[in-house]
Amino acid sequence: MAETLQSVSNPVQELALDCETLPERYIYKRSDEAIDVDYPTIDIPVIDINSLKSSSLSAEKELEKLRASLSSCGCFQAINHGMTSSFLDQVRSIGRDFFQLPMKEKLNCVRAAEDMEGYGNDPVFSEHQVLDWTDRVYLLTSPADQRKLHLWPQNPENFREILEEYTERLKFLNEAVLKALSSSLNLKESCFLDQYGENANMVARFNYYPPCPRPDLTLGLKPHADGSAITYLLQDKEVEGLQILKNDQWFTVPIVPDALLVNVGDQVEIMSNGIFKSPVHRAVTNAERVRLSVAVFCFPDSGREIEPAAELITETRPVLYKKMKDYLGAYFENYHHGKSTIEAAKI
Ligand SMILES: O=C(O)CCC(=O)C(=O)O
Ligand SMILES: [Fe+2]
Repeated sequence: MAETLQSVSNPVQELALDCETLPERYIYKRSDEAIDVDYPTIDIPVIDINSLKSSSLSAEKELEKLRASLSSCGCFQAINHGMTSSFLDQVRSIGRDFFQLPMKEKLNCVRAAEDMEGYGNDPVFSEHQVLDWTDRVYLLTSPADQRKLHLWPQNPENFREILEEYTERLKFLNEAVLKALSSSLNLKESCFLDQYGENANMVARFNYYPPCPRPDLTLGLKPHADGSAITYLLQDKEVEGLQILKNDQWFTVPIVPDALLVNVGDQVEIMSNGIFKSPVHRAVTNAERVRLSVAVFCFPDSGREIEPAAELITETRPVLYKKMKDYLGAYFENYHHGKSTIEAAKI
């Protein structure tokens, strides 16, 4: 990958401290097409994970709600997921505390020019690329033996412990979610999980969006669909900013206290033969407050082939996607050239 024209030691957080005019590189929209940060709120179904696991009538109703929400907007708000409010606060805090450190200390975790992992800002792949108004910490958390621990913050002191615990808890949740996704389509419970394999990968990304002088001209994160199988997004507790595209219209995703936003990624769209949708979303900025979100991307090990479940291919619904190996590799390659991998995967 050709990197980087801009140094990672030029974070948006620093830029924001002394910035009255938005630098040219961050202008996403010209003023004739300003970004509306105040789109209407979308009603995203809230799913009770605990009741999904029971074998009662309430589980059937919840599965039906799950299927309906994933086929219409591609996401749901998970509650009763087994993590307490104070634990989720700790996950947010390790991110916020890290970004508050002096630059010198943050640079201990800085990503290498050719790497995605570590602390940095939007990687630059071309001179004409419009940059996102965000800094991030991006770390592979699973499998454990592939972690690059030298890039994990030593400060705050509990960073590693909390991120490890969060990873373990999300593994459990992800298993329950993948089973529920299969069951909601009347497939064998293990159908998606079998494709997913034992050595699944998880990557955590702490997204830090400093206040921005012109939220109408720039984006925290450009529109994209996730290349994962599933993404778990812990939103900021107080500051909204996530928007989702539905029927060609942008909507604001509301904050549901203590819920995790569960998002279908491209790989589950493929496995479900397009029944579940991987939603296009973006993050907007605001002029007053820092926003922090924590996204955890779960995906099958890159050596595995993923494909639409055979049971979902019928005469009326023919196979819509090719078999894909290393979807994520293709995703990043395409992303940097502004191309969509899911479109390329379509037959
Ligand atoms: O900050 C957000 O709410 C969105 C994050 C996101 O979409 C991502 O990290 O892929
Ligand atoms: Fe995303």
